[in-house]
Amino acid sequence: MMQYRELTAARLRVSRMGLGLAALGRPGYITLGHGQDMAGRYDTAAMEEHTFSMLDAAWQAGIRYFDVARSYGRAEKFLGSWLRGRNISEGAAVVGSKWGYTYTANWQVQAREHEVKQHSLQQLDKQREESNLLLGGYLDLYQIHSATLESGVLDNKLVLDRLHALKMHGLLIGLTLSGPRQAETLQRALEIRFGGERLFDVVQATWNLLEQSAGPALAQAHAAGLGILVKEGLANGRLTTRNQEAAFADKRALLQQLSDETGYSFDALALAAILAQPWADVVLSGAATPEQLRSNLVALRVGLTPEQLQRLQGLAEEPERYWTTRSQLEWN
Ligand SMILES: NC(=O)C1=CN([C@@H]2O[C@H](COP(=O)(O)OP(=O)(O)OC[C@H]3O[C@@H](n4cnc5c(N)ncnc54)[C@H](O)[C@@H]3O)[C@@H](O)[C@H]2O)C=CC1
Ligand SMILES: Cc1ncc2c(c1O)C(=O)OC2
Repeated sequence: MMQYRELTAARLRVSRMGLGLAALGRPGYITLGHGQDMAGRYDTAAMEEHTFSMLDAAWQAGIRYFDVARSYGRAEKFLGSWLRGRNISEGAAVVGSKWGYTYTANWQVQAREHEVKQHSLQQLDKQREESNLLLGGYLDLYQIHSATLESGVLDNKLVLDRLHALKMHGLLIGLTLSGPRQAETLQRALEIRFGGERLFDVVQATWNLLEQSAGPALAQAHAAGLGILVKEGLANGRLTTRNQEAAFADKRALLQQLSDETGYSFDALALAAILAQPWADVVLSGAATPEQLRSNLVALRVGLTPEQLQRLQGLAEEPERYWTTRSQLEWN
């Protein structure tokens, strides 16, 4: 059974599991075994049909949060067509998208550049218009895609003023985080205020059994009322049986032991450990096939003992190492 939560500042009811379309909207992605999951079906009609079947399965399971981005190929287009095609009312589904990256892979699995980052006012205005054309009134939340301290986006007064204006027009405003300094970036973002009120309603961050370092900052943001969306819960597939890296052998053995003990799959255990964090409002499934989605959904029924949770949380690695490995994942 799906569970639901209210995001405090956003005053929105969401399902605790959401569906992310990063692996569905374009031929190439970095998740383990993505090429195998796509099974060579890259023409746009086949990709759309596949995405629709994933969205139907998600809806059937009670999923009501959908995550896309301007840079996820045709993900916004597919999602908008599906929502309209199924006659879903604007209030019945919660949709979050992101601006800041442009998709540049030209519908190829391999590309010299897959996406180009630009956090300027011009990019915001351009992509906001594009997202609006594709998603219209379905769009609830617009996030800065991978805000970092170095990029200067959190100090860009023109961008922040525009985001505030969009917020005044009823759009929820968020940021997504990536890399070893997620916590610092979030703390900086929490300080941004207009007339005493925080700009950001929602943060989307990476937290999984291998990379837990943002946990305390996410707990703090949650206490301040922000909605917390967790991405990369399976470390892009590295927390599944697909991970054959030699360096993962010990961690794999521990997951196998817990799996034997409980009868649950690696992915259900890893996602259940996220759902067990009181600050985690929504966990995004990055499933690329209906089987993966079904398996991910089992996490909602997993009850972990405190001792099992502690053993799972022992899988954490150094953030620098985690993000170096992440940056070396191959587009496939
Ligand atoms: N804001 C940002 O910068 C980012 C946002 N995201 C969002 O988060 C969503 C989820 O992130 P992901 O990294 O895709 O999620 P994830 O870490 O859950 O990995 C999903 C992948 O794990 C593997 N997998 C899942 N279940 C499996 C099973 N039962 N057996 C074998 N393999 C299995 C598949 O390769 C699948 O594509 C994305 O779709 C996107 O919406 C993801 C990355 C960055
Ligand atoms: C830089 C980068 N690489 C991969 C991915 C994203 C990203 O921003 C994203 O949002 O979903 C997958």
